[in-house]
Amino acid sequence: MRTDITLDEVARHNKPDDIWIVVDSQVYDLSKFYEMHPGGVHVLLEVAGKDATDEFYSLHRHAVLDKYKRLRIGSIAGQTPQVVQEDGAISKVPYAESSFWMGSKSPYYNESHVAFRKAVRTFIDQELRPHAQEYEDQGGKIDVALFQKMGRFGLLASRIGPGPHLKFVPSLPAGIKPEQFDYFHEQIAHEEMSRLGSPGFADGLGAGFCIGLPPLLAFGTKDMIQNIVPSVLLGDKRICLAITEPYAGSDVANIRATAKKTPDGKFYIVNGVKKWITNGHFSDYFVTAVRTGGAGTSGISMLLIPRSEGLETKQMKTSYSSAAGTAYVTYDNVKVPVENLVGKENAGFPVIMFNFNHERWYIISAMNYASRSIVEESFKWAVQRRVFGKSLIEQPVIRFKLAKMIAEVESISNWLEQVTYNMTKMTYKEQSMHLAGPIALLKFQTTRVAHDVADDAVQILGGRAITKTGLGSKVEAFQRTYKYGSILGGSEEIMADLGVRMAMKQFPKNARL
Ligand code: HEM
Repeated sequence: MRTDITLDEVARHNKPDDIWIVVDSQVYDLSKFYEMHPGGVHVLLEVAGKDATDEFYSLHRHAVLDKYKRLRIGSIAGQTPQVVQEDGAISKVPYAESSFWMGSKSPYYNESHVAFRKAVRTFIDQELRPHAQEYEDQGGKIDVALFQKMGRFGLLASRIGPGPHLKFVPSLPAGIKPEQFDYFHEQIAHEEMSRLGSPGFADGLGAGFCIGLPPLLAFGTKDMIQNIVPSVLLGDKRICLAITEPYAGSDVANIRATAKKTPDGKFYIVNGVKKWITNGHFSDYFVTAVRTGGAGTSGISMLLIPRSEGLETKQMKTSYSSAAGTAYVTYDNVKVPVENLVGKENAGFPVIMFNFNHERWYIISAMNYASRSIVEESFKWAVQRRVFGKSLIEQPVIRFKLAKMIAEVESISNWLEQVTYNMTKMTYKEQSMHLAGPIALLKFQTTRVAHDVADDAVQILGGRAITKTGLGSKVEAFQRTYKYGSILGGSEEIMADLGVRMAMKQFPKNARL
């Protein structure tokens, strides 16, 4: 690769079939590429032989240069690239990271969290990001090799909290010891996955797992923990949680799928349907809520159902990528050994409730970092975009929008860290008692903020934000999918209501104005 190219030399390559351009000090030979250029031939001819850095960055994401690095032939003598995007790097764009990571003091984080985020981000940049856009656009089943890489790296195990399961994997990111691992590490793992900016692909890589495996860890039999849990944590097998039905979403108490015992008492025969089951289309195991008793909450049981005869999954066409494997699941006389009961018969409702706080907290962690990455996208664009003779950021109306986005996202981060801290100090049972209300309200607020962020970001990026490829692709994906967070794990309205109902339980009887 040459390092002695001069601008004069570049200037001589300025005709069709002989086009060199400079982008950020690097020289690209587009002679063979220009007829394939998605933006057309003419735009390239206009800048042939010139430094086209400004033109390039006003029309493309930096990632285009990585993808087409084969066109690079060298660099301008004495110049080095100014735009550097290193794998695993923490962003320097103000508010692109939560405050501790931007240099602020924090009582919550230590060196292990810093090393953990760095290791996870580097892994994601190197192993997952290169596949993200293709899966996001084209959908399809995610290669099991990616799950296995995540599993062996310890990233899957890191997404379901501290606990004995961490010992089932060879190591954790950055060599963190299982006994060092806390909910802040887990929060970071969720944040980093959502930062990918490819929501369907990111959810495909474990949203079902994050809610499907915890019930087995807490209520599963020894056999399940020894024989099934490790294969899922290592990424060899996939699991999902199957509760929601066409008839019952947030109204879990009214599920209709049934499990009837065979006369010999050895099996359950399961019949029914489940809908919107994330990762269901490619899962090997379905942790399924079924009705084994009468109406209401006291007639529900949880069963671990392997993909087997009578269980079928159909890919659902939702707003986001089919890479998430969102499925319609049908159970047609599926024979399940009674040993596959998770917890006790007719005591499935507490199993479902047990994990809801963790699920909601996980959604908050992921959703708010996704919102934050949209703040970063909007900020970068506002600074680099020139319109009416000045950059967008010089317009007060744009600064106001950014101010609102930043302030809202920062508030969520601070409340979230405070909740996470409390989680590190409480047992799971205490968390349910003391944190269910705050987590519900925080989830409600997080998805309201995501709504505002999506709205403002679309206005800042304009047409790019409604275009699936190119500069606005991340904002486009966000504005199309942020609503998932306001429905999954309990709708926004139910969260708000629960938060206030929980507060009412603490309301002093003698409080008066
Ligand atoms: C290394 C050099 C370049 C490569 C590899 C490249 C590649 C691409 C690619 C892959 C796209 C599709 C959209 C996207 O993914 O962002 C695109 C679009 C485009 N490119 Fe380039 N390009 C290069 C340089 C340039 C330059 C120097 C200009 C203009 C002066 C230009 C103008 C355009 C235009 C106008 C579009 C369409 C943008 C739109 O749809 O809004 N390209 N280019």
